[in-house]
Amino acid sequence: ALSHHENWQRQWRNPTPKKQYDVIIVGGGGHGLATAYYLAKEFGIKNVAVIEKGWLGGGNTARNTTIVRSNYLWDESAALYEHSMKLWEGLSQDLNYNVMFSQRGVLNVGHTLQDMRDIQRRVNANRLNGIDGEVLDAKGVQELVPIMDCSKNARYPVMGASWQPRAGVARHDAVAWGYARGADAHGVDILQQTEVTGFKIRDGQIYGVHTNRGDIEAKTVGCVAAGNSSVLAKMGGFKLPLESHPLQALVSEPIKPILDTVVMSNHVHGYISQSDKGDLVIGAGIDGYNGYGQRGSYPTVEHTLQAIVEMFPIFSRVRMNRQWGGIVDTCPDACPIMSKTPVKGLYFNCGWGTGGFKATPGSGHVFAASLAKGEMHPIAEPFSMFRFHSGALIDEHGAAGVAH
Ligand SMILES: Cc1cc2nc3c(=O)[nH]c(=O)nc-3n(C[C@H](O)[C@H](O)[C@H](O)COP(=O)(O)OP(=O)(O)OC[C@H]3O[C@@H](n4cnc5c(N)ncnc54)[C@H](O)[C@@H]3O)c2cc1C
Ligand SMILES: CSCC(=O)[O-]
Repeated sequence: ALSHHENWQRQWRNPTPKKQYDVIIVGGGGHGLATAYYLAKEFGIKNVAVIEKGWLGGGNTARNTTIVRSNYLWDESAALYEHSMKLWEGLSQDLNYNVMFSQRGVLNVGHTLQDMRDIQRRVNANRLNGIDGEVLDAKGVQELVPIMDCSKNARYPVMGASWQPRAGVARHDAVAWGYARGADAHGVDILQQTEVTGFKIRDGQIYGVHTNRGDIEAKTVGCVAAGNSSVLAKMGGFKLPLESHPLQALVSEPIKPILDTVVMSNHVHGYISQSDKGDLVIGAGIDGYNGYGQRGSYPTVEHTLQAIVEMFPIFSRVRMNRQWGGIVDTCPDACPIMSKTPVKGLYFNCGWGTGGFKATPGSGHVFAASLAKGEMHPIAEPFSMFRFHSGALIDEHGAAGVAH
């Protein structure tokens, strides 16, 4: 057997599936890998399999624009995203893997009086929840981002912004790789190129899954499959209020460092940061139709670039390098689902839509605690799938950012 040190040196094994595990995690994205890591490391449940139909981290975790923040409006969301933010702040040390978390701040820009009233309300709510936040006027935004057009003659003049200094960006691949290596070192089996094709359910209790590599048994199954969650729910015999949409992003050719924070504008409808490689990382809204396409389309790219050039005329000559899409699973209230289901032992963690990368550590930690205990963690409880029966929705469309 490898020593603990040797364990940490290698990446991860490619084991043959066992016949039985204590817990199966369906979905080897950031949230699934984080769940497995915390199950093994913090809750002592090591006989765990992560089943991933493609390659680990290849879904939305590989395709997002890496913004990390916790400035959501409602107390329930603040608890969830701030729990995550606190884990981000020690994650590289915990994983012994540099996830390149850069707390360069995030600006959510306001262009109308209503925008500014909403911003004031959200920042006040943040501060009441112990989350950092300031309300800036146009001058304050200009000082932070000298290249942004904050003049009065812009089509949508900047009136101000919310500013969260502890927010920022992280290297998405490194998050998946760090959690995968950590989970593997703690004994978790990561089964790539292995697709769950059905659930084994008897008398309302799950006892395993069917896969393209044979059946695997477990009495606790956590589904963390993002845009494919509706497909899995159907296998379990129930429906989730999810819509899967393509969400697109694009990056420019690398340029000299010119933007050292994150700028998001719901109104003008675009957001931008600059990666450590120098690419401008740009995104906007979901494609209006339901779909499972993971590719770009020119109308969305054109609309997004119009928005970016409206805010940053200086970028009008920069060439774009790559565009892509992911499949985002959006909920009616722009909040996630972390929940038991009508099938005993079957749990879902999904609905993160356009904004779940920032929650990766917190989601994994809270979902692992729920699977370990067999009861939803207090931070997860408000995000039950049954809130759509009771009407206790938590509407975060205002804070969910540009994409919703
Ligand atoms: C273009 C884009 C930009 C975004 N920008 C941001 C951002 O800036 N900030 C932010 O916070 N969020 C952002 N998001 C959202 C964020 O990426 C997601 O919410 C988050 O990454 C979801 O993580 P996950 O692990 O749940 O999903 P994924 O990483 O998609 O993992 C789910 C995995 O499940 C696997 N799977 C599915 N079905 C099966 C099956 N039957 N059997 C086995 N495996 C299966 C898939 O292959 C996939 O690897 C963005 C998303 C996109 C697409
Ligand atoms: C894709 S929008 C990014 C976010 O939610 O901060």
